[in-house]
Amino acid sequence: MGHSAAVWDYRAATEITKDWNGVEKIVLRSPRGASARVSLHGGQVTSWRNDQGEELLFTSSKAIFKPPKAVRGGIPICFPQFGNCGSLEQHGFARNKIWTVDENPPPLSPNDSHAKSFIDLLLIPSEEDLKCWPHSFEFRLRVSLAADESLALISRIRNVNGKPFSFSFAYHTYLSVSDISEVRIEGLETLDYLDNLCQKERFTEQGDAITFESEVDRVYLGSPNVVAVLDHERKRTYVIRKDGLPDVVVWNPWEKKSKSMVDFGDDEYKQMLCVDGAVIKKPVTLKPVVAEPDFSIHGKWRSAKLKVETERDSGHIRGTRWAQLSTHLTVHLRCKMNAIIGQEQVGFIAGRSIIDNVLWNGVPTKKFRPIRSIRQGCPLSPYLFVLCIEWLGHRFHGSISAGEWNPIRLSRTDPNLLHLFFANDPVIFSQADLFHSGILKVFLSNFCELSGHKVNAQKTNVFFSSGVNESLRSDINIILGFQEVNDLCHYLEVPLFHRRVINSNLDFLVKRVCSRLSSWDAKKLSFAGRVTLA
Ligand SMILES: O=P(O)(O)OC[C@H]1O[C@@H](O)[C@H](O)[C@@H](O)[C@@H]1O
Repeated sequence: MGHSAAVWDYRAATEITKDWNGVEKIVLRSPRGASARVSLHGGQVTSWRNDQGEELLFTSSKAIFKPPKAVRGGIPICFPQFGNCGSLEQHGFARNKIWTVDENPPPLSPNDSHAKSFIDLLLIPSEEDLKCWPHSFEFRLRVSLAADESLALISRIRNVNGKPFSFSFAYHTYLSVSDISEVRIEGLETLDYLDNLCQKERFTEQGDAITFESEVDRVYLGSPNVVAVLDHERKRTYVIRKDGLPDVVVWNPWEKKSKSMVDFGDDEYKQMLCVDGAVIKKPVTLKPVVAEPDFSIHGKWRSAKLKVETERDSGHIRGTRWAQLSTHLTVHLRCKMNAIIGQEQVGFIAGRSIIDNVLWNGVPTKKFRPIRSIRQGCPLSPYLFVLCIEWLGHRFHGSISAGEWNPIRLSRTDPNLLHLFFANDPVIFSQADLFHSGILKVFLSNFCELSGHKVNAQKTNVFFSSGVNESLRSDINIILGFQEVNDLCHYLEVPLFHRRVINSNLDFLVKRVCSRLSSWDAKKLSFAGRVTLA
């Protein structure tokens, strides 16, 4: 039986033991039975189990657990070099070294410790490391497991050298999947990537979502901070949140390469997928600091399980085509955008406000200062918004057709209840579970990335129906980050009813119509008008 998060002793939930090589490993446990195992060998997370005891990370049955060889699976840390793009050994040396438990780590934000079992590790270079990479550093790693079974890794790197140094980095995350052919990644579509299988040549992702049918070894550049990996067969979604990690590595060795790796089973490529938050294209340059570390990167993994069976229907083809069409248009418009829209224009470049400079037939106009706010005053603004929000609608419809989203219905014969969109006032209906909340968050985040809009978290409310229990509500609120309300009040001035509607609820409408009618002069109406009115 699970324990309540409020009375759970998070300190006692962290246990240090030794593996069969005598290397210390730390087990973190959550109140509801999730666990994570971290080894001092490589500072590597080697296991992460959910509340049901299911393993979420892949480890090869042929993995070699003997330092200095890195273990094939879990989450190896690639530092200070990713891959072979430098003078060091592949993926740097951090994953091969023995780390220590950091007894006195500099404090992190209270959110990173509250209601979590965690461990702090430390890596300091040895004499031998300094010979091949002459930079003194302190690498602090916090691994934590929250009550909602999510796993978080925070890396803090400090330069204690006299000179600046540069490094690349990745959380090389081996996710366990049912069957690679049933998996898709969402959040990377339309991005540029470097293809390691084509001498790091740069391409643009054309697919609607990333699926797998052969070897893949890519570095996606400038990715959104939320990426989802959907495993259709297991009905499981991994939601990867990252911060300070602009790139995402996607790797599956497929059949031929698997056979060439001694620590990997010939068929094991079917059960794994690496999706790594990383900093590769533009390495981080770290100046020496005296007090606080100036580089910190966060990664958070959440696994949500879909509890409801999904169906595929004949709408699948149409949904997929719609999605492909919009992706295609986006990819092609993207390259033309800079020629059409000035860098100073708002709405398309995040964080900028419009002050001047519009391209007219490719030539910048004279500078001007708008006297009305562009969003509220510009007659074009609502149309642009409607075009953008259409994308979100298609995203939902496409995902129903693809069997990723299970819409709700009020009764068996009613149509799907998905969303109400009126200008900038959307209402979205969803099942109250972690899976749908994770997907919704990804959709909203993709929408913001593509359109340049932001969701105003303070003005966005979540309403739960009465059957949703407290703990699920709180998990969903953590995922969505919006506020829970007991009443959604009005939509376009019409009150929204949350319980069974009875006649008297609509009295206000009758009164309003009566009062309008009382001001009319019935005598002046034609016979046909009176009949219509009646
Ligand atoms: O065998 P290693 O060193 O653990 O690397 C495995 C793979 O790691 C991936 O991250 C790289 O993109 C691949 O190129 C590499 O083959």
